[in-house]
Amino acid sequence: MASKETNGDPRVSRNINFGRALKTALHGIGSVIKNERAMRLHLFCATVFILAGIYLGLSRSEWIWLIIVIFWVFYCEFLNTAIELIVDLIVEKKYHPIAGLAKDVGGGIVDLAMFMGLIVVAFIFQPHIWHQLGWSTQLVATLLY
Ligand SMILES: Nc1ncnc2c1ncn2[C@@H]1O[C@H](COP(=O)(O)OP(=O)(O)OP(=O)(O)O)[C@@H](O)[C@H]1O
Repeated sequence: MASKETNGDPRVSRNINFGRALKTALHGIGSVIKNERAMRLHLFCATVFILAGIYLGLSRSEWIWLIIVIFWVFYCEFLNTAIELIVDLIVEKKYHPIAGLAKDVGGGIVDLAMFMGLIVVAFIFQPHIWHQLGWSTQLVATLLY
């Protein structure tokens, strides 16, 4: 039954238990993945980095940093999507310079997170890549000479 604070509409209610809260949160996550192309790109990049990490044998602390930056970018994309939805709800798709600015700032949040993510990923993978390159050049030199 809907409470007074929801104006009597049963669709607008508090999450009465953890199970329902989880279900609504999963609905939000599914909606971002389905509707946001940028989120699918983040998921693709995260998969590539995780596979590369498995192949290169990252250390425990490197995995922790990688997981932190991956989820940090996801988190910022979710925040940006929430900002976009709330702005659209308020201005109803009509032009307003402040609505545009709010969306631009939201986009900036994601860009900054991605920039930070790329720096951390570069620090994590750089020694492993040099190591691999060292092995490959040694192998090529052995095969050639
Ligand atoms: N109501 C509006 N009033 C003014 N400018 C707007 C409005 N809606 C969007 N814009 C401008 O258009 C840009 C793109 O908005 P849109 O809602 O399409 O975001 P998006 O392309 O989905 O962004 P993202 O790629 O970050 O998800 C905004 O950054 C903003 O500059």
